[in-house]
Amino acid sequence: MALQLQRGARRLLLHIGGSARAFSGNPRLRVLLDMDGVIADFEGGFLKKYRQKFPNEPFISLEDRRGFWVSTQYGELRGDLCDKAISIWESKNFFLELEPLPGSVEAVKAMATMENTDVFICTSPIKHYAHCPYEKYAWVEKHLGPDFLEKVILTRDKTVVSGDILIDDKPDILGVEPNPSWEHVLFTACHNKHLRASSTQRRLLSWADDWRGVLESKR
Ligand SMILES: O=c1ccn([C@@H]2O[C@H](COP(=O)(O)O)[C@@H](O)[C@H]2O)c(=O)[nH]1
Ligand SMILES: [Mg+2]
Repeated sequence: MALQLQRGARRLLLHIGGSARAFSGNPRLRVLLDMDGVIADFEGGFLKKYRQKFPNEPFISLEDRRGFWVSTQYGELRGDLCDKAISIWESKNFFLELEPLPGSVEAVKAMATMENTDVFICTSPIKHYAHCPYEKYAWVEKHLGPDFLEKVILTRDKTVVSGDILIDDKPDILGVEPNPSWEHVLFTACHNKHLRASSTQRRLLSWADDWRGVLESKR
């Protein structure tokens, strides 16, 4: 009963723009940052390597991307292209060689030095684990520095991770926890930019957008 009341109060605060963290009296803001499509350029890296590996196959330009799952859209284009797309991100060095998205590294480093702010990278590895988990750590070390290795959370279910805010390009973030503690701020990407704005979901358009303002709104 008490738990239900607490959850109800948190939902109400989120709804009216307040923060469950402020409600709980914890002065620190916990920010969860997705990796692919938020700080690392998954879509650009995919298209570049797909075209190199399959120069004679049809491809989908970033302008024409729709839907979170690249493999689904390629499969709709032609059945066998689904597996060809998957073969790209299952390849060695795919994740390691992703370019940072513009402004992401600077923003994450700046965020990590902000007072009363804890920043974590919260990212879902693919189930083909030969390269991806290692390369995600290596990417973080290369671009954000070795201290950031303490801040990496690999999980296929982000709903069980607690935080005040999750900045993520996936429109629907589902898992076993029906009421995650974080507010999901949708990071705009080629695959989600055409989605109709929802009255309850805020967006960050890019790292040139006012991410500081978004964080401040949660304090
Ligand atoms: O078609 C696709 C597109 C992406 N993936 C993988 O999903 C995860 C997404 O992770 P986030 O933490 O939500 O960014 C990433 O590992 C991609 O490689 C996929 O499996 N199929
Ligand atoms: Mg992502």
